[in-house]
Amino acid sequence: MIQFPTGKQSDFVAVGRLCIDLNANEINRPMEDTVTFTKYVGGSPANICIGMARLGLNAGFVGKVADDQMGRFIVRYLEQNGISTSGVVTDRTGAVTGLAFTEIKSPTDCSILMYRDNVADLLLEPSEVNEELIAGTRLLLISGTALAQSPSREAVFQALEYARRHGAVIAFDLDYRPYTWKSDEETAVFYNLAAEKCDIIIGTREEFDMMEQFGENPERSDEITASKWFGYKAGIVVIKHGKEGSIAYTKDGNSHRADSFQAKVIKTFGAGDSYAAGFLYGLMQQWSVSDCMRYGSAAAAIVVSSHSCSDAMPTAKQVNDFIAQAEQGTQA
Ligand SMILES: Nc1ncnc2c1ncn2[C@@H]1O[C@H](COP(=O)(O)OP(=O)(O)O)[C@@H](O)[C@H]1O
Ligand SMILES: O=C(O)C[C@@H](O)[C@H](O)C(=O)COP(=O)(O)O
Repeated sequence: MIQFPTGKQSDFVAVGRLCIDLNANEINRPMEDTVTFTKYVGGSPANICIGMARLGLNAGFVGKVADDQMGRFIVRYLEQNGISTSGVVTDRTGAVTGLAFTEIKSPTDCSILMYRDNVADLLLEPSEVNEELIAGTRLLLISGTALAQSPSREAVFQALEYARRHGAVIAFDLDYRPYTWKSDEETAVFYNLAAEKCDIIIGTREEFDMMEQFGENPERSDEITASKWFGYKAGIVVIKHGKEGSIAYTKDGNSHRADSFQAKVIKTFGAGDSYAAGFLYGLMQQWSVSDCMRYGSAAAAIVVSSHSCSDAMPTAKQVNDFIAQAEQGTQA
């Protein structure tokens, strides 16, 4: 199992993008016919951080926001959720906040239209990464999209170095979004370089495929994927398969499968972020890997049944109640 350091003042710090989700109000129709949206804080690492805070952990964020109303909305929302924003800096170059418009055509057919030109989150400089915050935390989360461009790419490697120096456990949510990357080869190279430095790696089968495009795993075997990382620093590799569930491999040679829960799905996005929050929370409680996966799967089922990602992140009571109801077959 992963051993988390003790005696730190915070549990969790995420580094990466703080953005806005604009989720279609008129669901079950294409974007062309959608005219109103609800605004939420978004960005995968932001969602995970909010999820961790909701579950009761002491959390903080390292990132950069635009010097505009959206940036201030994001910082205020983090603070309202008890998340430390001492590591969130404000851009002064006129960069903007990344937007994700979500299209909910049906509960199984969802897509995201991202507006990410000149976004503030990718302008985080290595010198702006708050070492004190990372030194004081038990778990650092990085997210792949922040590797897409300089200087954010170097800032992530700086954060990884601070985590190594101060003994924080490092989790990597692959969070691959093609929009900001220039070439497949560049993407794979930087993902692999970062993954070598991480203790916990979480991604979908498709995300791992992207990292393995140089032909090392033509059969797309989850076991081959995981075993590669045990030769570096990883102790746990989780491969997610959407509604089909997930599989986790541990360095001791074991593997664990988790089914997804039945859910009244509104939209599919947000599943991965809530799963990551629930899973990582469980690891920090020293639960068994199977229990952590179950908790992550339950958190995901709650979020896919809700309109938002960040705002729907469940509390521990909500997850526990959901699991209890699922076990009794009385799920709402
Ligand atoms: N339709 C669904 N119903 C219930 N749970 C789901 C559904 N889709 C995903 N999940 C849960 O969320 C987890 C992560 O979902 P996945 O789609 O693989 O990640 P991502 O959102 O990163 O693509 C799954 O392992 C599963 O537990
Ligand atoms: O990550 C983004 O910028 C958009 C997210 O806020 C969005 O809601 C989403 O796509 C969630 O991702 P998932 O959990 O991997 O499905």
